[in-house]
Amino acid sequence: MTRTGKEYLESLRDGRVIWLDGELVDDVTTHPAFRRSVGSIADLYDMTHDPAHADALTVPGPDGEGRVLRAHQIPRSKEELRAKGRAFKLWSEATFGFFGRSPDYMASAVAGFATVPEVFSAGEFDGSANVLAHWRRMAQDDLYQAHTLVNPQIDRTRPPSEQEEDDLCLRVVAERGDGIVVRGAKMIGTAAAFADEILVGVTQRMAPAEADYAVSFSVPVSAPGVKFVSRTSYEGRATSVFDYPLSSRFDENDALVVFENVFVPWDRVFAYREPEVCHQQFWRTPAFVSFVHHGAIRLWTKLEFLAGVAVLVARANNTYDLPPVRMQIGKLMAWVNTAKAVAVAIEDGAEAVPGGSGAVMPNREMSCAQLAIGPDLYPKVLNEVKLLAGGGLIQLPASVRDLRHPEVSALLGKYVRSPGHDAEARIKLLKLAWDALGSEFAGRHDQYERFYHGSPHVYLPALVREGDPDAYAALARRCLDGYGLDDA
Ligand SMILES: Cc1cc2nc3c(=O)[nH]c(=O)nc-3n(C[C@H](O)[C@H](O)[C@H](O)COP(=O)(O)OP(=O)(O)OC[C@H]3O[C@@H](n4cnc5c(N)ncnc54)[C@H](O)[C@@H]3O)c2cc1C
Repeated sequence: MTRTGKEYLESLRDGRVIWLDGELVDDVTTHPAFRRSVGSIADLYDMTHDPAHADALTVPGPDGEGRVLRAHQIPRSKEELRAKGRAFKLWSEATFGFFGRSPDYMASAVAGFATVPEVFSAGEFDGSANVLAHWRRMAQDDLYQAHTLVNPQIDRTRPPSEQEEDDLCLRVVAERGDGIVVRGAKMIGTAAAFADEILVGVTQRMAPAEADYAVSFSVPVSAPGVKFVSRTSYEGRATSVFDYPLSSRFDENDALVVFENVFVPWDRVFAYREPEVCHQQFWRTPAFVSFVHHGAIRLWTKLEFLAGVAVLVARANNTYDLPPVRMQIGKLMAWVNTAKAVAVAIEDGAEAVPGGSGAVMPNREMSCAQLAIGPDLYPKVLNEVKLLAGGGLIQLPASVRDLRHPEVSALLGKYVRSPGHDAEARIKLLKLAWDALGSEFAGRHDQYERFYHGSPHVYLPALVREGDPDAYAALARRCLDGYGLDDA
């Protein structure tokens, strides 16, 4: 059975080490920097028990027992892949697209690993049985998996072993009879502070000499030696839900992840001292395209939300019926539908997973297109909504306390209103818009959409690799071949 929100919250009180503002956080479920956002995730778990959503969000477990989150399912048909997409959409709508790393994100990727476990037995270490057992355990125990794959930036021109110190990037420092010991850091673990386990890996292609850094495993977030240094909490800074309705409730947290001599038992190791397996773990299994499938549906939902904010703001400003504003809204809707079209194409072009297992996966070429289109669309949408909203986003009172004060609220009532909107309704709407467009939370989302699937110099060449550029060249060549010097 999936967990309830209450069970999920209880599981987080496990001594995890999270540093914030120079202090240790003793309980994320009650700390003012995290409690509401964690509560939003608890609400997602509760949705799996709501009869209105249970069938869409859950499926029978890997061995036919109980019901588990649908994201853990290995789809065997296009219809099952689409059903997974509908489950992603439900949770995305519940969080308005602002939880990139909700529990279904990694659940789907781990199912991707389990679809082609033989990728993990390609080297000297055989992690295939561990991967399958991990997938079953995550599904059956309904565990929330975060991940951290990217080495700290430090010096991007040098491989991990040539950085100023040997263990700046996470590496294996000892091998024992019962497991391995790792030390070093990974750059960002989003939502790790709210998860049960963290999967560590590496996407960067590395030379055989980098073997110590080529490891993939999963440990509990509370494993001894695992430490998180959280970025600023936007929830913590939010003065109230009314003032920052998104920051205060949907701040999924990002943190530097440090491993200080962390012990990893062998049965939690998936790839060990194998640079090629670490790379193929994402590209020769459906793991990476499963990330993208989730990301595409969440982005589509987030753009629907932003377009909805634009419509409400234009109506509140009484500009909605002006022809140029209609054009702006039309442009926004075209971008929403571009995001939708990519999400639909990812599912519609479902491909058989190589190897004859009968499983299907999201379309690879369309997934690569999503990597390029998402970071391009998001800033455009933000810009257009800002252009529609004008200075009203800035004219807002500092906080809800102004609305409660009789003298200030009288001033606001007179000067911050519009036809059909009293000051409270208008301020409420524009504060939501500002939180989505201009707050620190909004800035983080702008950066997230650009980089959460990697850097452009990595994902754009993938389009060339997964696509068929020769087919385009052949079409252009056919045109060239159809005329010559003698054609007047
Ligand atoms: C909000 C947010 C949340 C994230 N959450 C997670 C998470 O949960 N788990 C996780 O594993 N990762 C996460 N990431 C990290 C993300 O995966 C990395 O940021 C991403 O892979 C890009 O790497 P980078 O930031 O080191 O950028 P870099 O690789 O350093 O690239 C930055 C820029 O430097 C230039 N550059 C660098 N190297 C080269 C090169 N070789 N050739 C050409 N140009 C180059 C380019 O201009 C590039 O755009 C998150 C990132 C963000 C922003």
